[in-house]
Amino acid sequence: MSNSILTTHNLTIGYKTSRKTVRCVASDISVSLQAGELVCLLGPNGAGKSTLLRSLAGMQPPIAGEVRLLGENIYKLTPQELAKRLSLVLTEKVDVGMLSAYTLVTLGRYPYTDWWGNLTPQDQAIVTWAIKSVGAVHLAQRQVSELSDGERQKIMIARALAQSPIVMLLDEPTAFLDLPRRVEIMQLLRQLARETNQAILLSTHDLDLALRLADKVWLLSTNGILHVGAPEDLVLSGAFADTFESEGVEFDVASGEFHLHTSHKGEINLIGKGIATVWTIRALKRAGFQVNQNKNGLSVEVITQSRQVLWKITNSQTVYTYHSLYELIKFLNYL
Ligand SMILES: Nc1ncnc2c1ncn2[C@@H]1O[C@H](COP(=O)(O)OP(=O)(O)OP(=O)(O)O)[C@@H](O)[C@H]1O
Repeated sequence: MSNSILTTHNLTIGYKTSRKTVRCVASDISVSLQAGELVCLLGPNGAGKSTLLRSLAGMQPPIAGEVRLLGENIYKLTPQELAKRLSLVLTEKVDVGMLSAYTLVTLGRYPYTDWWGNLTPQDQAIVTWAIKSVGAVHLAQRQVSELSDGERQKIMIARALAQSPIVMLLDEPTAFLDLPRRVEIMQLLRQLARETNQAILLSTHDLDLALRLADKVWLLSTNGILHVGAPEDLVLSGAFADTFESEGVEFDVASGEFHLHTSHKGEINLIGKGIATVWTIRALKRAGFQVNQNKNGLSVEVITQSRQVLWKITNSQTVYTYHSLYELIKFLNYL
């Protein structure tokens, strides 16, 4: 049985720039979001990630094709019906005045409350659960305006969770956060997808984290083509490298990392093992040297003695010793 929650059929997204002209951002998209999966939407700046998210959220009518939520066309659902099934978290800081974090999360219950916004004990239990689920109990009584970016993002996710949706869309939820907070938010979203069986789709520029954590990647290229697959499938097919190919940067399939193009300064024969050697290879590559073990030419030996590391360079039978990679690279650059 299919676990598809949200599906698109030949969806074309973009903007009507005048009565007769249309700016098409991506076309013929037929994809689905499955229950319990975390999907990362990746793509270069301007590829159309936000446009796609807005189109999936029912905020921007498609140019052609359709978006279906549990089989129903989302553009035919009332705003309240849509809000009971789908929640959207945007990156922009919203000015919520003097609201406490708890009160902001209660707003997630608006599709269910009466005209006065009264919360039933069940609504309150869901709000409490949502705050607990994102690990923000200690923030509940704080003013939202006084929270850090990472703390506020957790509260915005709790508000979206309080909507009890079956699909959650997030536009760059990790923007502005430091690395530990980015990892925390991504892991939290993956865990929520598993525990609540929701489909979660988030756009991000965090390629490394998406490669490590996403169940599936939607990779939108600047020519409007959407590649879909497990992160590793898209690396192996070359879609990842092609999509992010740009002057000066290339995706290294072997390491799963992006590398800067640097001018080639020569070859180094590297001798050594362990962590210090791993970081020596990185430093040498960063400086533009190709590292090999062919025993010819200039050789660098990494020597680890208790907690100290030494680098011994042998050049035409003269030996030089350095105590830091900084000094070693400086020397190599002047050779
Ligand atoms: N209101 C608009 N009218 C016309 N074109 C627009 C409008 N908003 C965005 N665009 C264009 O649509 C394309 C996709 O923009 P979008 O913001 O969806 O890209 P994105 O992948 O989210 O980019 P980024 O990573 O920089 O946030 C861009 O070329 C952009 O200039």
